[in-house]
Amino acid sequence: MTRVTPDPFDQSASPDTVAIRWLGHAVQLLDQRRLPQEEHWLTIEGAAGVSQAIRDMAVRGAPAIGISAAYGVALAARGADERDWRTEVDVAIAVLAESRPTAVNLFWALQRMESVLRQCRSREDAVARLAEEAIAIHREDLAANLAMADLALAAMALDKPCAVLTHCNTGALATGGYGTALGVVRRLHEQRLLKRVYADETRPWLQGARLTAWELVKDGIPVILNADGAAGAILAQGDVKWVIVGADRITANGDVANKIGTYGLAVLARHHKVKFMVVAPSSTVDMTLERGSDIPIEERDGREIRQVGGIAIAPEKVGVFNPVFDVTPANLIDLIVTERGVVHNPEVTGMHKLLG
Ligand SMILES: CSC[C@@H](O)[C@@H](O)C(=O)COP(=O)(O)O
Repeated sequence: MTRVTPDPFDQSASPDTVAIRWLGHAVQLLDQRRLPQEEHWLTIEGAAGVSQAIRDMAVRGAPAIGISAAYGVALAARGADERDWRTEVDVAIAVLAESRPTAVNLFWALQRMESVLRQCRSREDAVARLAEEAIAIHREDLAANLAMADLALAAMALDKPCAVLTHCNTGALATGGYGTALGVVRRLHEQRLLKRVYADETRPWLQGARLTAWELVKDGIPVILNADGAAGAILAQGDVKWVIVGADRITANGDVANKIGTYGLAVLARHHKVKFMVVAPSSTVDMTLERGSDIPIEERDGREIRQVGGIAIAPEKVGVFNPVFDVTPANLIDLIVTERGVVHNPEVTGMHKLLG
């Protein structure tokens, strides 16, 4: 039952497998705030609009943020003045860099765009070359996801189907297509090696409930949605053999920033002797930072905790702590999979052996 992976550049592809579309004069983003109730596409024609969409989480997930920002830079060139185009694109890059702080894919993509910008001789040249680069970033991310799924399955070396547990949303919605951790889940399903995937609902923004469950149900992949607090009880049952998550930033020593709750899950996995795998493209690895404590962790508005869907579930005046990522130390991770290869026990070598 091998499933053909849709091309995200094929406009006729079904929307469940595509979350970012490049139209040439605009980028279209499937508005993730409105899922699963509504499949609503935003059409954005400028960098400021892309920055706002990232900030407001209309698009989210580390690779998808980087890809969208790259298209934002391309749009800035299109909309720029003939004389001041270089300054205008520089300003757009600075605005995009302020959108969210933790996922390094944003800064990685902007750096790539900036180095192409430096080589451009005219606005016309910049319009063409920046669009080409953004498309390349998008395509490379999809290719990386497919390669990581192959590498992960080889490393898991399963001889029979198993159950896995995942956190947040790391699927087609969070990436250039297919997914990182969820790409591995998809590939397990394609190879008939998946019994079921437990999806943490992922409080407070509910990426697991609203997005992961939506993607998997659409694709007919057996998914069980659970409250985050149920993860320990699920691992205690002994059915789950792997916890598989994505990442927003991986430091040189192999520490991993990912959606809040990931660290607790890694502690639970170690306690229950369940393997813990992180799947992320090399664009998520930040070799300039030595350890996880160096990573800037985003804190978002307290309303995300006090309310669900705009309805108050806590006193309006209660104090709230809302960090949206945490850091899992390398010593709790069994495997980090990138498209460039696999790091076993990252505590021992960090990311140095793979990415130098
Ligand atoms: C392939 S996505 C990996 C991570 O970006 C994902 O797990 C995550 O933490 C997303 O956070 P979000 O706040 O939804 O952008």
